[in-house]
Amino acid sequence: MLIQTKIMYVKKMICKFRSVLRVVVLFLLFVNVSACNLGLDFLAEDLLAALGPILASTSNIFGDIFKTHSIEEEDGPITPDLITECLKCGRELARSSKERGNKLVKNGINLEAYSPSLLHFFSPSYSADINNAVEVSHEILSSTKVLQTKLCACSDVTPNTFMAFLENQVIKVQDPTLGMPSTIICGNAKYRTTDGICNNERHPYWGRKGACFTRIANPKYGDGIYSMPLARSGRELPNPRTLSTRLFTDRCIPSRVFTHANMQWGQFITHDMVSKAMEVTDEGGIQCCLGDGQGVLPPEWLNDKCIPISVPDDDTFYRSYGIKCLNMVRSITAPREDCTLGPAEQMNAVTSFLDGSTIYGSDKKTSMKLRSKKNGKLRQVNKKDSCRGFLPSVDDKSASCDLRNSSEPCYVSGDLRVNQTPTLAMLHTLFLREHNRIADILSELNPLWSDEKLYQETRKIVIAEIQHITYQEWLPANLGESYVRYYRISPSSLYSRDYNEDVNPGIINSFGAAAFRFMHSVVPDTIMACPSGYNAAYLHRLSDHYFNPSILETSSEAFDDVVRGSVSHYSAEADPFVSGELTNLMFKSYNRWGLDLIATDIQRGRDHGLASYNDYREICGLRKARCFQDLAGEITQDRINALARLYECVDDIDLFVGGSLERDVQGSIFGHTFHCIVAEQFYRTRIGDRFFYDNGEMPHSFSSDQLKEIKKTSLARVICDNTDGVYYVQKKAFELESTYNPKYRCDDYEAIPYVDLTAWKKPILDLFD
Ligand code: HEM
Ligand SMILES: [Ca+2]
Repeated sequence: MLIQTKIMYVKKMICKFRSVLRVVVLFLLFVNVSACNLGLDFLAEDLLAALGPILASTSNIFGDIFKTHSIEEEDGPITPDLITECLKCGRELARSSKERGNKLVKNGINLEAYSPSLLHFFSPSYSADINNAVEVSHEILSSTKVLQTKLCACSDVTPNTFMAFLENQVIKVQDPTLGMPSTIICGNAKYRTTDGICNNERHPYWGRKGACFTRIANPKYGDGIYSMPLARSGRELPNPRTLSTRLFTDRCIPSRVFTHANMQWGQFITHDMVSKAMEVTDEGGIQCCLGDGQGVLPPEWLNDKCIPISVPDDDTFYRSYGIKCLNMVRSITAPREDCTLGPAEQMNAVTSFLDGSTIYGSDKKTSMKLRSKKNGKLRQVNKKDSCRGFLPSVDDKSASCDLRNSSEPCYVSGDLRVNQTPTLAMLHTLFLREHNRIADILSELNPLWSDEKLYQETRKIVIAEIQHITYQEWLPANLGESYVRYYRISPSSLYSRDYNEDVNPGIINSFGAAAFRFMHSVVPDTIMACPSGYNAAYLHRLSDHYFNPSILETSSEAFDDVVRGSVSHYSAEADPFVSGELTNLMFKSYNRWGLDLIATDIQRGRDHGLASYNDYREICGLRKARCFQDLAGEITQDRINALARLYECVDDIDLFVGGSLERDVQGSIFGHTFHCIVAEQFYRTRIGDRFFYDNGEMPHSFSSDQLKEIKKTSLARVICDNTDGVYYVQKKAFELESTYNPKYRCDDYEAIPYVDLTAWKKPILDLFD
């Protein structure tokens, strides 16, 4: 039956591809690059702009291919020979650009240790499979650019019509180094894979680590392929730092509803679902600014992946430190699944499923390193003065953290960003403990289970808890209960039966690079520690604790103090005010200044070629604005005036900027456009995940007794079960304590229900299933 379905599927695919206008499959294996022989003189300007200054010095190495290749009318503009030549040349251009980047670093253009710019990279080196995919995507982009330039010069294709023209072609670069078999047979596995492959049996690569982000609007690059977008007039878009200071003023208005933990959970699940990574050289991070940021590097020293943010001379903050440039580097790109030529698509470096990848990793190698290989448990570090485990230490602390001395902790977990703030590391630690607590109970219930069986069963329960807390507790609080029900984001009955294998669970580019980043506004400027009894509060400035989680371990009570603080302290209001801790001081380390997260968000949206705010209004069912005043339904007059002063045209408004300025939808922290994108993403993340925890009637489904237990969990319960001295928590830990949401004792199992794992006790024979 299964085989028949697969044969049907293959037949369907063959038909589909036959109907495509033209199929040119080219294998780049063993291409002799020295044969690349392009006369680039006539296209130098355009191509140089897109591919960087490297060509200024190397274009003369290419010969005369374009001149020798005449276009035969009857062949149509694209002939196999032309494609071969473009691909060869694209490969050579990509290679030269890479070599130049490496040379620049060798010549001393590299980032200083402990600089905000280096910390921003998290880990400036990637695994071989990611590096290979990035290289192939560079070849694809350069080849697409060469083809565009050639066609525009020799036929009636214009830069504007090129993309539409290309959509009707299937021109592939099939590179064996990608190592991804084009067909893959997924077994009927009981557990999810670590890298997300085979979650969807018909589209095995959907949602995997290393996939491209998906799009709900066509990309808008300056040249249609990869260059940074421009205003409609052809001029530069407004400076991202200016937009940040003028529109996202430095203020932290305390939320009257949400706790710090609400913000922290948002970042925790972000890191489970999304991770863009930045381009690097073989030697590490890329420097784009002179010295400490005194200006942008001159073109001859600038890596072509640089997109530095200039700081205006009158900047009220950076002026005092002489900072005129903030380092910023393009996100890595990935080949499309079918390796076709076309515009740039960015890569997601983690599994897009909400599958606990922050705890377990998004690849087998990482996940194996994190396991203790005994009784299904994860590695943990035990301390003399605490009964509970802590995350293990990373191999190279100095490369991952900003420590004052080497005895301070710096953790390793499933996600590289774990040390970014102490409260993020706190959530990682709570779930490490939750995993090991559950593994202990399961091994007592089923003493004959192997390490592997215990690990997989425990992981399945922990992932289910993370999904339940997100969909039943966090999303209704942040998106509004009624919306969550209306959009079928949250399942209501015991089992869901709406898994849909046609829904791609990948991350929508505009979700990761714009909409969900709106929650940067809810980050408060302080972290709180509360001693037992909640009768005092110690505040730590966020900017003093980036990449240094040591406040979790300064005493035997320190961890619990930060946990208590996270459910007592407020998060900031969701509004266009953003704390200077993020907009002036992000990752400041020992410096007096740091990076600007909001300017980064705006520049990142452009880097990813996101369509404009106005385009997304239309996609999300609003009227497309023809003038600034048409925004009045969603944006207040003073903000419209500010936008009109900064942007030349209403169509130029960046998605992140316009979406952040909208009034919130009633019951939601987001405005209409971001609400629509965020709701769409969480719908896809649930409906497109075969292993979503409450999917019924699947071979891997929980029994109804088990699922009833899972559905009792809450963040409050996870806190109670995994701390030594937190005795009271409010039932809704994402909301501040109030008369409607009082604190309860952790041993009040009526108020804060307990997940009873006896439903996992199995007859001995089940050992072999
Ligand atoms: C202290 C708190 C936070 C800090 C310091 C922080 C910092 C950052 C940084 C440095 C980036 C990468 C910027 C870039 O290069 O493009 C980023 C990306 C992002 N942040 Fe945050 N963030 C925080 C909290 C949050 C929260 C609460 C949310 C959402 C609920 C969030 C959502 C995102 C998203 C969706 C991305 C894109 C992820 C990616 O593609 O890699 N962040 N954040
Ligand atoms: Ca994931």
